[in-house]
Amino acid sequence: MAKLTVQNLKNLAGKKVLMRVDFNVPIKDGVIGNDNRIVAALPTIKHVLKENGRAVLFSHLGRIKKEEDKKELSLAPVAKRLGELLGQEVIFVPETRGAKLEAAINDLQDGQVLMVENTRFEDVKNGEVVKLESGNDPELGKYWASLGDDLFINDAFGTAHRSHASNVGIASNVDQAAAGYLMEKEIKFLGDAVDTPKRPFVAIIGGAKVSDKIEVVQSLLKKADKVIVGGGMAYTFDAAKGNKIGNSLFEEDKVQTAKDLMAEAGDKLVLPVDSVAADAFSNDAKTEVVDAEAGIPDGYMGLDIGPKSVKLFQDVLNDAKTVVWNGPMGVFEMENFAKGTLAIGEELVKVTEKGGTTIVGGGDSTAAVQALGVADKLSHISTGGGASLEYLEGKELPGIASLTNK
Ligand SMILES: Nc1ncnc2c1ncn2[C@@H]1O[C@H](COP(=O)(O)OP(=O)(O)OP(=O)(O)O)[C@@H](O)[C@H]1O
Ligand SMILES: O=C(O)[C@H](O)COP(=O)(O)O
Repeated sequence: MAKLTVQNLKNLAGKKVLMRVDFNVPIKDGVIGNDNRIVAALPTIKHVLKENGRAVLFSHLGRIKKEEDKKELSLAPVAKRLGELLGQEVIFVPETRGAKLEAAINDLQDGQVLMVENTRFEDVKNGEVVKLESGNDPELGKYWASLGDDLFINDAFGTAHRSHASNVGIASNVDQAAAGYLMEKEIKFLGDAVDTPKRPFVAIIGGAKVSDKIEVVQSLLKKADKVIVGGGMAYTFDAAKGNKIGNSLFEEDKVQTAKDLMAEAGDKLVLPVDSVAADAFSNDAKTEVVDAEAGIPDGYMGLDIGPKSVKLFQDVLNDAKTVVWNGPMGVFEMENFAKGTLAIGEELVKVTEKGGTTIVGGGDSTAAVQALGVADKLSHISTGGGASLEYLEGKELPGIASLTNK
């Protein structure tokens, strides 16, 4: 990577090292649903502590749109969890600026960790939406940068597609802005996959959001040998073919794009040939397996790929050497519609066992491979949802671009 990295930062005694992490974890009533993103940042934090630095951590949590959101979205439980994982105290300061925060940072000793309150608290002031953090307010970035000793480490790959004061803003106001280990690892896996993949390279795009992902399909068609589209995404393509899709997920304004893509891609684009259709969005619904060409009956919706599609996709994946996967093949949260996603997950395990590289990105896709017990048998589980998609699209991510060139 042509950017400064954390390996370049040694002997940090006496230095206040500002760090951006992505601790935007699922949280409800103060209970963390999944701490993957905290665990993933540990190597970089430990590096700073081992080099005797004083770590000052910044992260956002959720989206703050009104004053009351702040009650639910304090980083206090996250700081506590980080302390447990590190096996040492994490000093939590429930402020994003001011004398109390400054004093706590100045009192830090070598090898200590401090966590600042949710950076997006700066998005709402006295009930007014001001977006100082998520709008990358220049004064805020400068202020946060002034709290450290001109050293910044950005390990928040999941936030790299956002231009915030706490990533781009701080980076632009310090001498040295380096990528952390997680950032480096994510860029290595995703970058190698799209830029120098071992072939055949197969991309799988599923999930629910056609409008978010159709450009990713478009861009991957230029790079991959095959692009499989499954999940709720597929029905807009089916509709574009003129197949009946019943009440399945559908984005009418993307039909023309889907038509154009199919015409351009030919057999590079692989679509499901059958579905498990249900008469309600429920695990107890009445189900039927129907061929795509026969169409989904009125009153039914496609909630999983069918057995013929599973076989078709397995054949495509059989000799793959690189696979990138974003978005489940069906409503995997309901047991009766999880089979397609599980079958693809198991196929990816085989690809990995044969020496191939398999990468999964996206919040729900990650949850799916974890729930199905295959996550640790794949090459890389990305901590980025939107960030990994934008990376695959070939977009420049501001969080990465703002780091210091080597
Ligand atoms: N056929 C379908 N009909 C309705 N919903 C579906 C269907 N197939 C999958 N889904 C739903 O799609 C959701 C996941 O889609 P999504 O596009 O958000 O993927 P993701 O992995 O979270 O990616 P990202 O984090 O990038 O948004 C799941 O909740 C799943 O139930
Ligand atoms: O979870 C994510 O994708 C990142 O933390 C970014 O969060 P955001 O979509 O709220 O900007």
